[in-house]
Amino acid sequence: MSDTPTLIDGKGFAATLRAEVARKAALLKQRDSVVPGLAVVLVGNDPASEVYVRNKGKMTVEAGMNSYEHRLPDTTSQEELLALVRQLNEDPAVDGILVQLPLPAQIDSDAVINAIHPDKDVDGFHVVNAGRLATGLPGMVPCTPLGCLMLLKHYLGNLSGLNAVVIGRSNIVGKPMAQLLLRESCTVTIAHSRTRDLPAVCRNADILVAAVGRPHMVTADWVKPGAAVIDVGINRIPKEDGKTRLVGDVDFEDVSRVAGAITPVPGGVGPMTIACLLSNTLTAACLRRGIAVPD
Ligand SMILES: Nc1nc(=O)c2c([nH]1)NC[C@@H]1CN(c3ccc(C(=O)N[C@@H](CCC(=O)O)C(=O)O)cc3)C=[N+]21
Repeated sequence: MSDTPTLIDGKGFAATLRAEVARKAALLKQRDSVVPGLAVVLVGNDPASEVYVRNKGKMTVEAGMNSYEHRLPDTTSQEELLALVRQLNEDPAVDGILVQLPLPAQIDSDAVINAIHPDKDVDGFHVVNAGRLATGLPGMVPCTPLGCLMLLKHYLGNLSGLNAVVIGRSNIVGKPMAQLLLRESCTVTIAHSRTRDLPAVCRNADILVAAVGRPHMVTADWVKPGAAVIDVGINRIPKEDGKTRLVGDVDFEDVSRVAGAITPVPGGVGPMTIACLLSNTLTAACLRRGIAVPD
């Protein structure tokens, strides 16, 4: 394809979704006197994580919900973090709990994630929520894959029967993304570092989702003409002037020559992740009380 692809505007779509969450939060307050609360826990002071946590807090408040930030030093022990998670599990004002990853080396992330009450697990990382997703039960769905799916459905409509290739097999993006695409009746392939002839596998994809964390890995020769390409990568690479630049796993300029639709970085999947987090928090607040999500 020689004409320019559709630019998938994650930033704009996310703003619409956040406005929708804000509207529903207002209805919930009016109807049930409920204000959903999101607790975000940050261990250590990684500058990138600081930015995300601040953004999440700001957008939570803008959506008319309560934000509770907990900052712990990078020397925090696993037991101390587990104690905070248990306290948040018990706190009736807290509907959603997010423990920012990655955690310092002395802490077992799985143990912490699985200590969160599954119904407050707005990241959808708890093994119970992973199991619910895999078996078709309702539950909390991980924000990044959920955001990707919303973009795909918005731009492509029905996904049934399409070939989807997900590059990356993490529990937080690759596997849940594959489950969601399967639920939409795609034919799903999960590719990874051991996949043989990865470019050939990718060229089969009507939908290509890159979630590996390798800057500019996906090039035009990996992409079927007209395919929808979703770039989950958030890679900070150094610039000549000493600052950093944010790039995806997809070589945007190159792939734009062949793709039918493509997400940019920044302004693609990242903003959708936060919007879905707010949406999950609203859903958690309603489900926990056995009340309907306002429409
Ligand atoms: N428990 C947990 N849940 C997470 O969801 C989680 C996490 N830990 N740890 C870190 C990653 C990363 N993440 C992003 C969210 C938004 C943007 C985002 O909005 N990015 C903007 C740009 C922001 C910038 O300029 O740095 C964009 O792509 O346009 C990026 C990355 C959530 N994460």
